[in-house]
Amino acid sequence: MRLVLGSGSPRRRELLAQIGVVPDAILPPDIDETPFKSEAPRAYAERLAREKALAVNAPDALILCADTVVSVGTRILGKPDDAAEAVAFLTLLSGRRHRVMTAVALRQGETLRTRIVTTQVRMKPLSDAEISAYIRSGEWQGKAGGYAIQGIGAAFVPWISGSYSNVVGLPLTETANLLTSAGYQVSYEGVPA
Ligand SMILES: Cc1cn([C@H]2C[C@H](O)[C@@H](COP(=O)(O)OP(=O)(O)OP(=O)(O)O)O2)c(=O)[nH]c1=O
Repeated sequence: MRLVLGSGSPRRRELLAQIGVVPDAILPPDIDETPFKSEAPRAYAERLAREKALAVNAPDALILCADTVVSVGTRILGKPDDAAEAVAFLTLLSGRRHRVMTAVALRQGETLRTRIVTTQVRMKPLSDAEISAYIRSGEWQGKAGGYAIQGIGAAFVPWISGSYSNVVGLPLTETANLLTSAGYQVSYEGVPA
């Protein structure tokens, strides 16, 4: 069965490759990511993953899409628009626990299966100097919450509870289960030991 990854995120492609899943095509969806007024983070992530899956045009293929959000209380932190917003996000996350939620959607024609995985993450208290240096690195760009746990951001995260790959952008256990349940064979072939 043909698999289309509906994502422009290099992280998602790399995470899939880690378990030997190589999509036949990559078709990044283009959707409006504005949250509805008082939309809960979980509902928002799930809606976006669904909308992405519906926006990809690949008849007869399995379409895999995902959306990752950071949430603090009821607040949703998506990808920062600019450096000032990234500073605001990091200031908010500093010294606190937050949740990272990734919704995964797998579409097969009319059938849409979704899973949502939540990971708790604690960030150490960040000084203004650390925040400025991080902003200068540029790593915040295109990352929900304005940081990347797989990059320099790892230096800021002393503790997580739950799936690591979920924080990076695709929970691999649940994604592999979804693919398998749709009849796609995850064989780990070609994965270097
Ligand atoms: C919290 C966190 C997020 N991220 C990334 C994963 C996602 O790429 C991004 C959240 O944005 P998304 O909107 O989920 O995805 P995207 O715009 O990058 O790609 P697409 O919609 O085409 O699939 O944040 C990290 O890479 N590391 C982290 O630690």
